[in-house]
Amino acid sequence: MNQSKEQRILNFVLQNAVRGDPCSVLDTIDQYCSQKEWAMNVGNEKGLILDKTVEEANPSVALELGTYCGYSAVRIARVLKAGAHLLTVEFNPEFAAIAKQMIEFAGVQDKVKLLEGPSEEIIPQLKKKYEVDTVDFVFLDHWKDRYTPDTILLQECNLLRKGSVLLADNVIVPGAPEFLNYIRNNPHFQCTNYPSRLEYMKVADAMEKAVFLG
Ligand SMILES: CCc1ncnc2c1ncn2[C@@H]1O[C@H](/C=C/CNC(=O)c2cc(-c3ccc(F)cc3)cc(O)c2O)[C@@H](O)[C@H]1O
Ligand SMILES: [Mg+2]
Repeated sequence: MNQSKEQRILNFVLQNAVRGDPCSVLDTIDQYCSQKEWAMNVGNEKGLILDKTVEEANPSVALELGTYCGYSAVRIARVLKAGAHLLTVEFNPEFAAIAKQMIEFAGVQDKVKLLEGPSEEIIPQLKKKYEVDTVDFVFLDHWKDRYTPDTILLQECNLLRKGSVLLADNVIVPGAPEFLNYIRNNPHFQCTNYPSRLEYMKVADAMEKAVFLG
């Protein structure tokens, strides 16, 4: 059975990156995906926007929707303060298995909890099953038509507090028009757009930050 692209990315990291060094893992994934096979990691350019947004939010509890190979989970975990945690949600078992190995190789496994399942099932479990009070930061990078329903679900489950920061990838490519319309017209959110480029390509993309006002 020939390997998946995601398995090839993981193998390239295991063979070329430095174990326990998150930056080396990120650089190695970026090298592979810019030179050999494109993949939908947030990448190094939008990754800098992600870094700055996480550092500014300085979260104790961060949530990611759509782990994929674990690139942004490693990226977020490496800038979390001592004692802070990232919960990352992935419903594809093959991607979850790859991300788990990626996170462990990077040495950030103590800061990351990978929750396997669809976000609409996991989000309502966060308080009781995963002992979450509220989330301080959310990175939305899963199916683009899920951004709005999951943002609504987070509010319904009382998981956002005044000042919680949402950051959404790909609001230009592939695009999340209905999410932009929802969040920019919602008086409970203060939005900021961050123009950038699609990972590994000379194509325009952008990220949208939305701060919950309570
Ligand atoms: C059910 C809810 C739910 N619950 C739990 N996990 C879920 C989930 N829905 C999805 N997942 C997982 O998340 C990841 C999907 C991510 C989806 N991302 C893009 O589609 C995307 C595309 C481009 C692009 C593609 C082609 C182009 F030409 C240009 C751009 C660029 C980007 O940065 C992109 O993020 C996978 O691991 C899913 O298994
Ligand atoms: Mg993305």
